[in-house]
Amino acid sequence: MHRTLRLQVWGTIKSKSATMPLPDPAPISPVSPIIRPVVLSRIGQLTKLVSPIKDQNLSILERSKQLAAWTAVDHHVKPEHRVIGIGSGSTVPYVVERIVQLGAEANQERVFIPTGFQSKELIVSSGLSLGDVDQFPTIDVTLDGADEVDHELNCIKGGGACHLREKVLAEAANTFILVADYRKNVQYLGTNYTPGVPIEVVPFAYAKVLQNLHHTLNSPKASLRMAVKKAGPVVSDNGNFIIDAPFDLERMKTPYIIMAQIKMLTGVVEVGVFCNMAKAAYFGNEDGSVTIKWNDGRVEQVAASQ
Ligand SMILES: O=C[C@H](O)[C@H](O)[C@H](O)COP(=O)(O)O
Repeated sequence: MHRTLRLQVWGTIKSKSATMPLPDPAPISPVSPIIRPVVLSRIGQLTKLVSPIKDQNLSILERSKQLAAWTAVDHHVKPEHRVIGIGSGSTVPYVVERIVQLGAEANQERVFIPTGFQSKELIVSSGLSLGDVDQFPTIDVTLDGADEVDHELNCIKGGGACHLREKVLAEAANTFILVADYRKNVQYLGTNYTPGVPIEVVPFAYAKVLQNLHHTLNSPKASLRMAVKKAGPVVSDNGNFIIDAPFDLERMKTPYIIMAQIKMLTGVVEVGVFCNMAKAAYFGNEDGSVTIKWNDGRVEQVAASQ
């Protein structure tokens, strides 16, 4: 019965999009049979879109995030794209702002996949259609922020504890694009972002993982991330704890090795080091330009989208 309902809704959507239909979603799992048709039924409707950015009186730092985000959207969100991943953090609202500026018609056949609570709220409050990666395990393009990006486009992510879902959406994407301000553009990871590598761990294993980080992986300052407006540790969107593990700069020059060593520790769910995933990273600069680092080593300086 659920299957029939989905096909009816889907048929409506497809009839409105003869040239470029949404890809078929993954088969329905028996776990959430009711939610999916409801979510899908919004796609294809012309909804009034609302920008998430209300105040355009931006500081230089905020403006640089905006320049990076707008330019990346203009370069990588193509008219034919139907499934778009939306990352987390303070730069991503400018991505959504630019997508909203494309207009209701350009977005009516699109579905947007969030990397966590914050981006889900962003998508819904902007009037865009919400989906999930278990419905759409192949994404056309994912745009996401970063805490730091090195010369080979390896990056640290997870300053906001979202890196598990972010990595899933980065892997699911045909194209993964980073957007950030000038402070994140570094030669080697750990240069400006000093709290360490964010590590999501299952709660009952955190003490054991910390012990291993201190003594086996030689990160003596690794610590449990504590909440600011709540007593106790930060809890991720997945109900897990976060450890921040700093490593010396020399070891951060081979981020893949650090990432693999941490991931091997039992109890670790995901490591906030992303290697060989991004196609390009966009950095807004203080002078109003944008630096683009590509995964083939090219570096471009371009005028920002206005
Ligand atoms: O967990 C959070 C994410 O990885 C963010 O994308 C990252 O922390 C960058 O955030 P922001 O754009 O606020 O610097």
